Amino acid sequence: MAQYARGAAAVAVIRLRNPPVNALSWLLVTEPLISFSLTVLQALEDGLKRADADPSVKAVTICGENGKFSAGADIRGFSSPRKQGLGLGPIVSLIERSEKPVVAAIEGIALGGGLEVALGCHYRIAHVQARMGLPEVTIGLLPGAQGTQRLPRLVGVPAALDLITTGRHIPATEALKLGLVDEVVEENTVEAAIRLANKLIGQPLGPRRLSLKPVPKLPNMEAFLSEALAKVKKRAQGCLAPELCVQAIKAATEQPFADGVRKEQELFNILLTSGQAKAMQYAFFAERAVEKWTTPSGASWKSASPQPIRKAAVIGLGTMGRGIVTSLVKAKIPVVALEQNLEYLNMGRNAVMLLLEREAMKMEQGAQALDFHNPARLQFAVDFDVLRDVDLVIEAVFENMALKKEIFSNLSRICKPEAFLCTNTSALNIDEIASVTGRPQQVIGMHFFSPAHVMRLLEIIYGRQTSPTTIATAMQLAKVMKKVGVVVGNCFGFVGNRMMFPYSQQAVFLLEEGSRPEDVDQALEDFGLKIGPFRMSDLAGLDVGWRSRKDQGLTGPSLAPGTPARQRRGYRYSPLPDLLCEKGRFGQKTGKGWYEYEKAGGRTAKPDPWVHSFLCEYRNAHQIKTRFIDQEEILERCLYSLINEGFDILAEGIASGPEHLDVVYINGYGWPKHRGGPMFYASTVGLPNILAKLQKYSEIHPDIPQLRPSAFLKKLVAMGSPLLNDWMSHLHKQSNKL
Ligand SMILES: CC(C)(COP(=O)(O)OP(=O)(O)OC[C@H]1O[C@@H](n2cnc3c(N)ncnc32)[C@H](O)[C@@H]1OP(=O)(O)O)[C@@H](O)C(=O)NCCC(=O)NCCSC(=O)CC(=O)CCCCCCCCCCCCC(=O)O
Ligand SMILES: NC(=O)C1=CN([C@@H]2O[C@H](COP(=O)(O)OP(=O)(O)OC[C@H]3O[C@@H](n4cnc5c(N)ncnc54)[C@H](O)[C@@H]3O)[C@@H](O)[C@H]2O)C=CC1
Repeated sequence: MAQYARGAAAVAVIRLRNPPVNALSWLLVTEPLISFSLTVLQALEDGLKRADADPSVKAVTICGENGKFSAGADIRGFSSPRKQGLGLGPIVSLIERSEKPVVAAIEGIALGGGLEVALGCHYRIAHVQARMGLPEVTIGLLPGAQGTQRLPRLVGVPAALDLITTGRHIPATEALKLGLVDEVVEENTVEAAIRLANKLIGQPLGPRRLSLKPVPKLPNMEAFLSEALAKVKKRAQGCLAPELCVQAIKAATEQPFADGVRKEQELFNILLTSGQAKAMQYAFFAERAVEKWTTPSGASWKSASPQPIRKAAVIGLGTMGRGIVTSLVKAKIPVVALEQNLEYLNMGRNAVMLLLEREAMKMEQGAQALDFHNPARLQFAVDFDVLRDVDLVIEAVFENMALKKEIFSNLSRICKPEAFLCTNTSALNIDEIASVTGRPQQVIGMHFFSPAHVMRLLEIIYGRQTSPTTIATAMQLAKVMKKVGVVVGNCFGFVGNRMMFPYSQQAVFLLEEGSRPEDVDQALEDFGLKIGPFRMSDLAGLDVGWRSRKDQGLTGPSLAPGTPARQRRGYRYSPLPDLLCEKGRFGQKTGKGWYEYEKAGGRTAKPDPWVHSFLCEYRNAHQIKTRFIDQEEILERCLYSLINEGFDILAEGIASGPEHLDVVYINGYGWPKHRGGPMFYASTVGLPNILAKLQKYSEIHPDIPQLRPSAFLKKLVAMGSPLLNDWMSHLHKQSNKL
């Protein structure tokens, strides 16, 4: 609701109140101390009307409870049935039309509909620590309460386009430079706003009503907007909202305010009913849901307390270690970085310094804020003795069990007893690594994604003996590093890489059957994935998987003589990636892989005629009949096999819900957020459809076990395909149809 009070003699104060973020709910909010329920919007409207009707009130201040203006519309409300009556746009108009000056006192956050309310006010004062933005685009919408029409009138088209199409939050100081706020204060913002409101009494308000102002002209507006549209579409990869945001702003430049508002509503409704908004709002809540972790043994975020990490260490400064060090320094945690010898240490140090210099350049106070030249903040060493006083170690050495065990055994001996020992392994067994330490309860997997200082995902893998405190500490550290921690169980490849395996495997099988790498990549990139499997493999390096397959005895000298080329352990196997590696084609690093590049280390993938003829020869040699494979089959085989593995992961209790898998895929594997993650996507395709397709492909390819439908998927279908939220409650229920 909103509380109405008198701030000073002639100023009414309307305080938005709906904890925790003062969302502008059109759902009923029940106040514990009063006997009726009121929506926040209704209460805001009532407050405005009351101020208007009271002749002793000469001005109004709008603020939010608990130091937060408002996080905007209540996102949960978008998926609930439409309530007739109040909308936010008409209330913003009501504020603007007021004959009494209205001042917004912005503390904490003014986001989305919250900022639109402030844009309706005649003046805006912000606290220096406040943040503002129109993040609707990130939840598949556009600012639908006249924000696309008012903001360009206030800050001009280029700034409005930037804010509305990226959804970024800006600090008060930037808002002041843009003219979004009139004043930034360090003192009590509400008191400052009341003082200003008092001064404004009797002054003309016409020039302060944004709907009456023209949009500032640009000499080349049309060309500017078409260029912006092209850029935004390219970046959006199939997500509709950014494009419609541009269209709404374009309407502001071409039409009178009222017509622009009608266009905004029309575009908003398209987005609201597009399905993409639902997926993106699911993703918003999924990210918050995974913070509330639980494990099958009953440990949970509620009862476990994280330990403070005052100093950390990273071992191994290769591809991953250097990014991890950078993330810790950015999080202002003092770090010790270790390598195996001075030569590697110098290489690692140079790489880390380069990354930090680049990060500092992006920051307002730059290098000064990070202070990474200070040895108390960042120290490099080769001697493990420096680890005696650290609170947590992250190991990022080669993916080799024997080496990791040697390191953990040393760590267990050298580090103080309460220190946490973490491994960045991408697939190895956490319990086996923990077994060589005297403190398995303090051993945990912290699986970063490359590049580690950029990617938001952090898979946090608990072993059999990992304590709840260790999990809580790793989760807290993820948060401090501004990463999304997802707690998962211990199995080969954990969640992300385990689901990736059948997907990549299908991609290669499709090449055997007739596709080209660029066909498969294109289909998946058109679906919205940031990068297709072959471009990804070239980027990561084909040698990484090759080494792992050799370690598993699937290829290389340990393969038993006489093993059929396309079969391992009785199932289908494709030696194609191994054959490429044998020819030295490791991807971008060697200038050749599934594609060819301009040079070793080049980035531009070009379809390679050599690969095409190599594939033809391979098919001929193995008497595989080439056929045309359409986009539909490429998508179904790659994506449904990945989803199928996801159902097995859920059934085994490796992840505690489908939203965990979805958060992993959106934040670590470039899955398009507007499709909500693989498990959400499965729920939109319909579980019976996924099951039917898997059954079909599995009948055609009985030698590929990954296409055999998961028992859990079958069970859910037999139970009538419950909603995604209910899947886990059916895990242990008996189905009489099975
Ligand atoms: C605000 C944050 C920056 C805070 O971050 P942090 O401190 O890290 O805390 P969190 O864990 O993220 O959040 C805490 C807690 O709050 C929940 N929450 C946060 N924001 C919202 C929200 N906007 N709505 C609901 N709940 C919210 C969050 O889930 C947490 O709770 P938990 O999940 O239980 O743990 C950060 O949270 C953030 O960035 N929030 C999102 C901000 C945002 O995206 N705002 C934009 C909202 S959309 C909007 O404003 C749209 C508009 O422009 C107005 C549209 C006008 C509508 C016109 C037509 C509508 C037609 C459809 C309906 C018809 C009904 C009618 O007729 O009226
Ligand atoms: N490269 C990637 O994309 C990802 C890798 N990982 C995992 O991260 C770990 C590291 O991988 P990368 O960084 O790619 O490897 P890398 O080969 O780039 O770097 C490993 C580093 O460890 C150092 N090292 C080896 N033995 C050491 C010792 N005894 N003491 C100190 N340092 C030592 C090496 O000198 C080297 O610099 C592996 O477990 C890998 O599986 C996890 C996620 C992604």
